Amino acid sequence: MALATPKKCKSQVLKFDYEEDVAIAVAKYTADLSEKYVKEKGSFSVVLSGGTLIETLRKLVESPYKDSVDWSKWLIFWVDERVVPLDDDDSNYKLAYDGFLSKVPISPSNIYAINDKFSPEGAADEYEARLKHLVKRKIIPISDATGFPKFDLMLLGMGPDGHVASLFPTHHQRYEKKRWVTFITDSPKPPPPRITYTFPVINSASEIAMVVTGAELANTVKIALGGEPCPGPSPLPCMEVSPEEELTWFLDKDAASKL
Ligand SMILES: O=C1O[C@H](COP(=O)(O)O)[C@@H](O)[C@H](O)[C@H]1O
Repeated sequence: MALATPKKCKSQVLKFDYEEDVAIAVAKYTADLSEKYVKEKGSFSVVLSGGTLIETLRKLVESPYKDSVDWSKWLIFWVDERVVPLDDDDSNYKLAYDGFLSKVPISPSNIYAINDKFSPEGAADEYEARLKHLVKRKIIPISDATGFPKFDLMLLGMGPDGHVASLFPTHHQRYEKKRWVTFITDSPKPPPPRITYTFPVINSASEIAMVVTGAELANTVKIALGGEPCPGPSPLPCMEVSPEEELTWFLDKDAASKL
């Protein structure tokens, strides 16, 4: 299926020697954006992914940020979630809770985990309905440009196949144009049942950080950023990420080794 050419956003690629340096830089970047958005609009909406991202966020829950960030203004969402109980080891909520959320004073009422009692389809519908309610209450704004909800920051990882969120290269969810949240029951990466934000919502975010570390992602980074031809007929999902303000890639030297 042909894809519309994604709009070109402002973007930068930041390369660091070690994963530790990426963790330090991501913490400062996130804390700086928190200060900016809290000053401008009184809150800071952050959309998390699962995977290695949460470990890379570890410096944000240390000094100086642990005490200087205004956590009371944070709203937390998930760009994708595995449809498993929230206390299951496969849950992105559990991963984020154990590694990040349990260490900072974000109000539980500002943490928007999925409802784990539903089927994948039901969980996607329920999460989308909850987002629509937040938009109605003006807690999350709508993008003037797209008509989709506009989150302040999305922190994304990617897989070696180029997937972001739970939008996989050969699965139709990546082409969804109307839904805010959709579901997948046959994710090629386990566990199979998941829900995920769609590209219209991802690309309506103000800022997106692609946080990518490790040599196993070097080929994919080269395809996404280095002009290497794509292996298939369509761009990889990671190449479709294009937020409204700025896209920032954070790479360690292993991930950047083929650029
Ligand atoms: O399954 C998932 O994979 C991606 C990438 O994870 P990583 O471990 O390669 O960083 C992640 O961004 C997504 O949230 C997660 O559900």
